[in-house]
Amino acid sequence: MKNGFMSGQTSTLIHNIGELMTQDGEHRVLRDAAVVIEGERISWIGQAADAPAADAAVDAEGRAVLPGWVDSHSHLVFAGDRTAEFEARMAGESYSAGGIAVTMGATRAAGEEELTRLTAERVAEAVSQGTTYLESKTGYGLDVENEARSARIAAATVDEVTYLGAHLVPAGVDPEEYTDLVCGPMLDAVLPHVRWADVFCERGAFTEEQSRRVLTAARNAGLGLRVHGNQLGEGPGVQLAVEFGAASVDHVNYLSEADIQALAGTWSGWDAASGTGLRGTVATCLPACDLSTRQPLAPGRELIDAGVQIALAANCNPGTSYTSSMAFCVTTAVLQMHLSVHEAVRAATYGGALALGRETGKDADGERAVGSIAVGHRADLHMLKAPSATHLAYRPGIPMTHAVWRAGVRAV
Ligand SMILES: N=CN[C@@H](CCC(=O)O)C(=O)O
Ligand SMILES: [Zn+2]
Repeated sequence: MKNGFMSGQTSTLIHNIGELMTQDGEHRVLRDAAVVIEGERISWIGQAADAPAADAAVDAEGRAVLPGWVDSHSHLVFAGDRTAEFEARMAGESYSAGGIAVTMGATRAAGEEELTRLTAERVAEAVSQGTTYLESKTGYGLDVENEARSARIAAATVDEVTYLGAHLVPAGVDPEEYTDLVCGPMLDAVLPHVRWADVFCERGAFTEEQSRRVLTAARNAGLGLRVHGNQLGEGPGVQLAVEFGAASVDHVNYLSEADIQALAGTWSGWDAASGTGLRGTVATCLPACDLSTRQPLAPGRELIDAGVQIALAANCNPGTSYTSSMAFCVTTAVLQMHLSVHEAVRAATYGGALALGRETGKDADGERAVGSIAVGHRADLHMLKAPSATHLAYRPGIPMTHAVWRAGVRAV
């Protein structure tokens, strides 16, 4: 045995870390730190001076290391773009759900190989910027065959797949009949490929009653639930998410005091300090989307202060947020949503993991925790071109990714 490790897997020591922001149960931020990766898991963290020997070593040269970003909300399976719609919006038009139909047309027209390539390219773009765990929704197929195809492609390219047949009622289809389809044959067709279901509960998309039917059918099929809610105005999305015990409600731009209190209530059995207890409904804020649609930024500060666990996600999609930059979201959360750097990084790592039910694991194959740096967790690490995470906000717009490990494998 040439090092301190027993498993026979190759180990890598990353040492001389200027700032190690663990986002672990103790919320530790270590200076002069080191991490050891063994296979796909983290096997040791601590002060660099105490580090054990390993098969290989990487000198961080004083750079900061964070957990890889966990992007818990994206729509990556699509073809075409919506530049014209974006330009019109910048000229004063407001966003409406109807633009989804343009992407539906382009997506249906694309071949399977092309759609797979486009999706994989978007995943690669995200990873190159430090994202190591990624969710994607379906939602641009909107018939049985094309939703099943999108779910299949997503399952082959991302970590978590969400069924979003309830994204828009296609033109010429009766809304109630379409909702029946979403709750029946379409759900059956995607089921082998997905872990989650979502519904766009908003004016111009799905009503409260239709959303309720979709969530009930998905829950009965054994799927975890998520909701797009309160994006374009106050509405029933948040309350529905709470009522159904959804893992996350996303967008949350227009919240009443009752909405915030309802979300906070879901976390009353949760010990935020240790990250144990009963999980509630995460409020997922999407600041890049808010800016691109000229909506008010989600009230992340107020949500945290009320005791709600929040996540930050990029919401990469061609309509409202054509970026996979989690760093941009963190920067915006600090500069404009008044989160501290630690809170913003936490929401973009641990918060995303919480929104996907992956913040804990059994330290076994396929069941490793993501979103924080602790022994036994998946070795998803993001080394910055800077000595501290503060530089993400201090130097806005500057590419900050120096190196990335995804499940122990060097990706950048
Ligand atoms: N709001 C609903 N769905 C997407 C946008 C879809 C689109 O416009 O293509 C979102 O999360 O922002
Ligand atoms: Zn979305």
